[in-house]
Amino acid sequence: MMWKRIQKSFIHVSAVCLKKTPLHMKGKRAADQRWLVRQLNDPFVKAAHAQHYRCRSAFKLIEIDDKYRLLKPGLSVIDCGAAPGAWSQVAVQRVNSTGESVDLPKGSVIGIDILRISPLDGAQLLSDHDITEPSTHMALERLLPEARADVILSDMAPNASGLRELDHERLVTMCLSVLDLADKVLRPGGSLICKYWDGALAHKLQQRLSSMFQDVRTVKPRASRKESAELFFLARMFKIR
Ligand SMILES: C[S@@+](CC[C@H](N)C(=O)[O-])C[C@H]1O[C@@H](n2cnc3c(N)ncnc32)[C@H](O)[C@@H]1O
Repeated sequence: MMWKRIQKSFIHVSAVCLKKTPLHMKGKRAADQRWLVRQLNDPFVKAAHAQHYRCRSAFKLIEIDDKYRLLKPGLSVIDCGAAPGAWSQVAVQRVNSTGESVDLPKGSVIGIDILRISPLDGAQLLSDHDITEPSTHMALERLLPEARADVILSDMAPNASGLRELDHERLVTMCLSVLDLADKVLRPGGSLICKYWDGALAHKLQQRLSSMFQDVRTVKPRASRKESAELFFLARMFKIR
């Protein structure tokens, strides 16, 4: 009921704004309004709001993890590109599960982002850290229990330039930094989820993953919009190297 009221008033306000906007601004205003209407009608946005997740992307990780069961109590997780923190929320819930058994081990979650991440109970956060910097890898190693991680997550994305190939290449470069990190800290048998935007270099990324992991596949959860080039590599069973 409340949600419907918020929806109606947003649509009303943005429609009024659009009428009063000068012609040269209307393209951007119209795009902003389309985005707003899409957000308001998106079931994952509503579910995120209802379940107190910081954003709808939580449901991408939930769907992948419900199927492949990577996040187990007691595991140690790194979440790259963690802001605003929805994936870290899911990771904390799953590695620190407080289910039926009180004896379940407690895990650890470290979120890192180039932006500021608001504090999150149960997670250690490295705000203002760039994953492509070696100093970030060293800071992560210092925070990890025994300097080892069981799962590495990356939902990172650069600021989109609008040039599809350029954005693809920039994201692949960031993914390669995540793989360098995995080489340093991932435990044999560990797993990795890594977002990429499809494009010419995707097969290179896949080749490198296949040299590191026994099982590599591409997944596209339902919460990932169909029209988006976004895909995820899911890599399991990190090889002993
Ligand atoms: C799609 S958002 C991640 C959303 C997050 N998974 C969640 O559920 O809240 C992508 C994030 O990648 C971060 N990012 C982009 N470049 C980065 C870099 N070089 N190092 C670390 N984080 C980066 C952005 O700041 C942004 O917060």
